[in-house]
Amino acid sequence: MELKIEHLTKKYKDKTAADDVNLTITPGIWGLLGANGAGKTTLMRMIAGIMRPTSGCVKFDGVNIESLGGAYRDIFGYLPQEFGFYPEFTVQDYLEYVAALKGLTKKNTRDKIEELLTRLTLEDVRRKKIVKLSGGMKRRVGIAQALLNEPEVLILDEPTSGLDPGERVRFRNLLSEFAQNRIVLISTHIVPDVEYIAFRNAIMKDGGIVSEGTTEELVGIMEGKVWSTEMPQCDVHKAEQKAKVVNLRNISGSVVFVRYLSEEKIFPDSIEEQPRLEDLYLWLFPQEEAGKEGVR
Ligand SMILES: Nc1ncnc2c1ncn2[C@@H]1O[C@H](COP(=O)(O)OP(=O)(O)OP(=O)(O)O)[C@@H](O)[C@H]1O
Repeated sequence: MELKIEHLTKKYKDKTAADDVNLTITPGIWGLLGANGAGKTTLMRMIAGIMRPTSGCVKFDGVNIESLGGAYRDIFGYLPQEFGFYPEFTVQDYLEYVAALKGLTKKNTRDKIEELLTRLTLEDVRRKKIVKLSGGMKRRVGIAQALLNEPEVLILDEPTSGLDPGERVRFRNLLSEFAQNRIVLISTHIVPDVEYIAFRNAIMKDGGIVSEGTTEELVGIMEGKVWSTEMPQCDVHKAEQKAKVVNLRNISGSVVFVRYLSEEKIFPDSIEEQPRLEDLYLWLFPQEEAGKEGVR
């Protein structure tokens, strides 16, 4: 099974949101990383077949998805970033409604809804109206509807926004089990959400894929570029002007632990650190805010 994205381009009036994207997506969990506005949603909507590209195409096992029509929708699950619920529906009614649209049998519907309500810890709110749910619960209902037909291709646009840390972990575990022999593409700018579960990642910037590879391969790009040192708090501002500081932590009194990215060691006594996927992300998107704990 494979999804092949060939020369995919989307132009909105004066903005090219996806610019000649080429990518071959094979079974497993893929992370699609990129800052806000990089073009992830545009790319995912074209892969989902709900937005026509300006040029280029998406092929599922060699066939253009435009000619697959309904057959593609049958094997597809999609959680859009902006999810249009029916707020007056209860969770149960809504899932039954989506199951009917997806053509599930009554027996399958019952079993699948029970399983997903349990897996996504939604049993207690099954009779609640969606309008009354918290943001995280709504997100979980969105994830449940995308999984109802056990899709072979699952596209999730920012699935973890609004989830608390416990929900994030449960969600990651659920997806890891689900992804056996399926294509799962997750877009996010929250790197740790894909770092532990994605077997490959594509990083998008300004409408194009700037890096692609296994998590280990991508992390390898940062080998020799991640450093840490300790310095007086009053020197931090100067340090930030010299290097991309990705983590600051108060150690004691006025001493601060500083983790930074640089082609070479900048501050004396720096030691080389083990890189993480987030380091590459922050290297490619230096304007993004990094973790600064307990300082300022
Ligand atoms: N309908 C539209 N008309 C004009 N420009 C658009 C439209 N939709 C998106 N864009 C622009 O295209 C670019 C890519 O947007 P897109 O939503 O695909 O990015 P993204 O990576 O998903 O960002 P985010 O994480 O903020 O959703 C942005 O500059 C955005 O402003």
